[in-house]
Amino acid sequence: MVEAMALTNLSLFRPKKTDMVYRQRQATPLKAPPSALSKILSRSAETLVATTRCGKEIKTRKARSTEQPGESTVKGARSLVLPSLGKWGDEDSLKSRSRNGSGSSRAGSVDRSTQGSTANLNADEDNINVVVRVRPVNDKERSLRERHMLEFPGKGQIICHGTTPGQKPKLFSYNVVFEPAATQEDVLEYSGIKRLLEMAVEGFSCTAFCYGQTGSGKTHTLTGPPGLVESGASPYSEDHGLVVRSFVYLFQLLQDRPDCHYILKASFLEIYNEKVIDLLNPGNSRKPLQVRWSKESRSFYVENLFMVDCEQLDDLFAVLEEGTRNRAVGAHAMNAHSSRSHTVLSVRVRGLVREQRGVACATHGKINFVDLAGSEVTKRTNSTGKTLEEANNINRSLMVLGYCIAQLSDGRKKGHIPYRDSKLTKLLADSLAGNGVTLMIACIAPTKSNLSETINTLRYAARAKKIKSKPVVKMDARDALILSLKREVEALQAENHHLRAAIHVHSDYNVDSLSQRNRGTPSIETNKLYQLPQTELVELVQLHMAENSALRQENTELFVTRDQLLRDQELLSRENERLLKKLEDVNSVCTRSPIIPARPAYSDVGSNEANIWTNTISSSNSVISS
Ligand SMILES: Nc1ncnc2c1ncn2[C@@H]1O[C@H](COP(=O)(O)OP(=O)(O)OP(=O)(O)O)[C@@H](O)[C@H]1O
Repeated sequence: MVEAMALTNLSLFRPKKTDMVYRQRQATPLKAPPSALSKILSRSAETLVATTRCGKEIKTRKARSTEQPGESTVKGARSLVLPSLGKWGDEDSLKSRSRNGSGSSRAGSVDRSTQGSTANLNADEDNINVVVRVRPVNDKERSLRERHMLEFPGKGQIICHGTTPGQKPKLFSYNVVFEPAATQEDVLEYSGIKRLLEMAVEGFSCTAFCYGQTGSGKTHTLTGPPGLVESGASPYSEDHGLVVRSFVYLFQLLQDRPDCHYILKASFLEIYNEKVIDLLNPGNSRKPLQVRWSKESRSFYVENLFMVDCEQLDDLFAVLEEGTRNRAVGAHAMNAHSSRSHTVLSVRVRGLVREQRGVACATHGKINFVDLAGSEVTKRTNSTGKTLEEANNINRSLMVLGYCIAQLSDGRKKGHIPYRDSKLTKLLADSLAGNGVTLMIACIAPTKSNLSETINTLRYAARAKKIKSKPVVKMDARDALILSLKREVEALQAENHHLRAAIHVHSDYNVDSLSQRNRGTPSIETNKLYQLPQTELVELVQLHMAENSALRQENTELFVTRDQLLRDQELLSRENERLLKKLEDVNSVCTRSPIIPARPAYSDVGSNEANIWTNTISSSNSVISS
């Protein structure tokens, strides 16, 4: 069973015949050269110039404002036609072999029937998606015969058993729990990362971050076992973590949209001892970069961060490889390859053409992979000197992150969130409570010696699950303006149609000015928007605005007409009632008369001829004559 799973997992990395990137990859040696990044930079003079130009462009842009000046946000999913996205793998638990002890359990499988959704894209607010990954028992713990303290009852739940007999077990629930036998492929499939990548392509700002104590498997989950990425291992290796797998999936997504043009740029930084270091361009002195606040986008950004154009999948791998090689790693008693810094690998996805209601737009999506350094109990890690200083900085920034999460998750408190207290929280602010979409992967160890840290992590994760964010799509200001005007035109047109139908006004009303006006506004062809000169764009916006105000005017007139008609209708029905009352009186006089015995049949409920008075005199003639 496990073998079969492994083979299925491999299929993700198997080259497809139609996949150009894969074919190119096949043609190049699988082992990357020592510095793969330098390979990108020197691939051709043209690329070098483009990359350099791009680097400068970013610097000047950032001096003026923030990451994407002139960007505008368009309210989340309602405003955009999103692809049919997968749902969060809600309430799923990956069953491990150890769970029921029967060798035939579904190791690394998922019960698809229970896959549900907690996150509704059509809602204004989304909760942060929180999944938990439990690492397997390691050699040291095995040799010490440490007790396994966790139980997995399914439905995204974890039970932590107490260390003493009388202690009550603690129950936690999350969106998904990956038990120790879950594979890297399972994490890609069921963590919700695919949804994040799809949203990044759509223009959302997305973040996946791993949190947990030191040695709990954060780096393993994101990039695989120590040394794998730096060794230039084949991208088809089944050990690769979420980052490489996400890159592959991202390229698949982009290739599935040949009508759109995308530009990818990647950056990689670390926060080491409260200093931001560019991992793609650290320099000999590892000069720290400044984190600044942008008034325009109302978010923090890193000034002069190096960006690399990534035209191919290989370029993304190279960025990962180069950054991983430059990041600070150290050894301590609990992890021989412990990350001594928090890292943020960002891939910006700029969509140059995408059609929204006949308008071509540019979107600015982003996916961040954040590998947090692990929280440390320095007594257990035996940290001293440099490692101790690192541990203190790591713990301090994680503590600030904890405060922020606690404040954000408490819906009643609307007070100050201390983002500014650490570089980490400044850079994660937008992901935690802004307009982004966030996936938190809480990593834990299953054994007794780690129990108190495990419970801390699970509490942290449970709190994070309560945080709500409001995802919005980032796009160019002019595109957003045109799109919103278009949308307004459509809404007004719909209102106009409705009003016309309600008051039975047909094409003769105002010489059907609506359709004439529509003809006045040119429909914008895909691809053309970017080629339009500024003056034509201004003209286009003015046309839309004119159409909007004309529609508004027409709608106001229609509303007035409708109100007048409603008033007339009211008067008529009152008159009607008065007449009916009169008829009732006449009828009662007539029924009292011995000459006319029958009752008139007006207001005959259920009759198709309701409110039509029928003179019964003729029908009672026979009675009279008799
Ligand atoms: N799910 C897993 N399957 C197999 N091995 C794992 C798993 N998770 C972690 N490991 C192994 O455990 C060791 C520690 O993991 P890792 O370095 O990823 O921890 P970490 O949480 O990133 O620690 P730190 O915060 O100190 O950097 C590594 O050798 C890693 O390969």
